[in-house]
Amino acid sequence: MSQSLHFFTPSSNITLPKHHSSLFTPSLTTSNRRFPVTTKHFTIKSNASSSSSDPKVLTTDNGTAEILSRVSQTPASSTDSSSIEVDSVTEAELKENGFRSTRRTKLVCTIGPATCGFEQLEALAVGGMNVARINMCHGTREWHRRVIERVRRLNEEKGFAVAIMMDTEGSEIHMGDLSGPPSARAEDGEIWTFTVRAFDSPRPERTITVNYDGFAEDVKVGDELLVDGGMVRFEVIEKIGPDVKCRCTDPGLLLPRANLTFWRDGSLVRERNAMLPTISPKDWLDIDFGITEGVDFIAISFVKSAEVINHLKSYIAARSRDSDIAVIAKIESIDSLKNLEEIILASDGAMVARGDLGAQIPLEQVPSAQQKIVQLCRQLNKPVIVASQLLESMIEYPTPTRAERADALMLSGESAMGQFPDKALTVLRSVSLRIEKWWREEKRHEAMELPDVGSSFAESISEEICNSAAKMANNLEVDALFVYTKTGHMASLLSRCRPDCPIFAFTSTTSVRRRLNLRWGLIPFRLSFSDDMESNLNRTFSLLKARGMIKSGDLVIAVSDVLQSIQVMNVP
Ligand SMILES: Nc1ncnc2c1ncn2[C@@H]1O[C@H](COP(=O)(O)OP(=O)(O)OP(=O)(O)O)[C@@H](O)[C@H]1O
Ligand SMILES: CC(=O)C(=O)O
Ligand SMILES: [K+]
Ligand SMILES: [Mg+2]
Repeated sequence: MSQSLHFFTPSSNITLPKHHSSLFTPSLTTSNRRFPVTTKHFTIKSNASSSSSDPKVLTTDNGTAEILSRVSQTPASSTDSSSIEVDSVTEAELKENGFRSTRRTKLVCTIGPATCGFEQLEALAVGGMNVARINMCHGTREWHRRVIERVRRLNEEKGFAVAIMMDTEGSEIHMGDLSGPPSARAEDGEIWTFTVRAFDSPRPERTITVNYDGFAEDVKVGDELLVDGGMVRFEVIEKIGPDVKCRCTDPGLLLPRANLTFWRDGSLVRERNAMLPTISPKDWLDIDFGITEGVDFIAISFVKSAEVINHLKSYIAARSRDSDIAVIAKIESIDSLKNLEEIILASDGAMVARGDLGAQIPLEQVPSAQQKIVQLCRQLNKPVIVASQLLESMIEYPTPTRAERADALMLSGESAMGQFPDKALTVLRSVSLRIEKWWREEKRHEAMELPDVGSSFAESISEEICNSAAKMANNLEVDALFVYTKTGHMASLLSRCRPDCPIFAFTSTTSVRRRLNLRWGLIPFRLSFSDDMESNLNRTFSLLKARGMIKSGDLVIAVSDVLQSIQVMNVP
């Protein structure tokens, strides 16, 4: 069985199968449509079949049979199975457990001292890491360069497609390094000194440096000082020049470069702080480094408005060869919540950075803020990552995050410096699988409104095709959705629908493939393909069958952005 619908952009002929036109009534009556559509029997023209030199014209019902017979005749041995690239872990997972059990939620791991070695990175990749995050708050550029180089080597040598995300330091107030020890413990009642002095020689005991020159000026005696959003608390008891003496009121671990916020009468103090630029001079140098190294994502800390995102995007466009670095806005401040929609619209994705967000808004408001951000991102078709305190929240909830089907979950300290990075990843992966299965079994297809995001009629067609294809995939219980996509856009539109089956996304560009790694439910493949969908499908079937990733009889829906179309077929 194979049935096919094709949509052509306004400049092309529109040919639709009669018996399926009703499915697409919404797209054909959209208000921005300015030309007539004639509905007639559809036509597939094929001239790219390597086994046949004469172009064949096939028509609806019997045409279907003909495509299938031809596909089944294509010998698997005639194609080179190495000409399709897919993540080796996903491939093994698909072969062993089938389509349904592949994980849809993507996993981001922060790389630190616990995971920066080649074998450690490989263990994370085997454990399901899709994106490696390096945090420019910590470590030297040389250290980060070596991590990037190892991840790239891992991809080349071992067949992974781990993407790299660089996270800027931002210019919020934070502690300096601890001059030696990896961490320090502050006990109840102890007096610690926070200072903006620079020390050449060993600094006095219980002394913490602060990166913000205005610090001593801005705080007042009686203020509460929160380290990392409340992991440790102090009360300001005395100011002596550049030194601020504080008494520990809530003990805990002080980590290098921990974030500092100060509170007065129950509110966050942020007058001066708000004047600090989102992207500091050091951040710009780090961004230059990221562009040179060709990272896949740059995550911007403490974004306050869309303006900074637009500025960065044009900066990248002017400097990066293919300007294919995606900019992720980290939502972790009150200002970012205020300007949420414009920030997300300007960005290529967002991160709910719950560590700092929880330090800026009351902790009990974090879950609702998170839900709002995740929903908005889905509506605007931007990938969204939920970060920080994932495993901690499992103490109370069976799901680590209640992340409302975010695209990706992120490990921070657990993978950067924890003792059990692989275990943390395993827990996150199995919880993701369990919650995804539960969603499917409960048939919890969200009734979420997915508004039109496209600005042109062609884009609206793509959206309607993807919405319909995802719905069809659920109703027909197909095994997989296939999408042939040049820029990744069409794949993202399918991912946004969160269909029950996995989405095989075929793209010819390596960097697009790596970027798609952040999107929910997508299995990105690198494959060069032509404008001829029939030959694309023939080739894909042969290649995937040769690799044991699909088998005859599997039911597939294929969509493509080269020839806006939906096709339903069994693998021959
Ligand atoms: N490259 C690194 N070198 C050393 N330690 C690191 C590195 N990256 C992360 N860490 C450690 O892991 C902890 C958690 O990492 P994470 O990236 O979540 O940073 P963070 O300091 O909490 O800040 P942010 O708000 O930017 O995420 C850090 O506090 C730090 O102690
Ligand atoms: C990830 C991050 O920056 C945060 O949670 O604050
Ligand atoms: K950061
Ligand atoms: Mg943060």
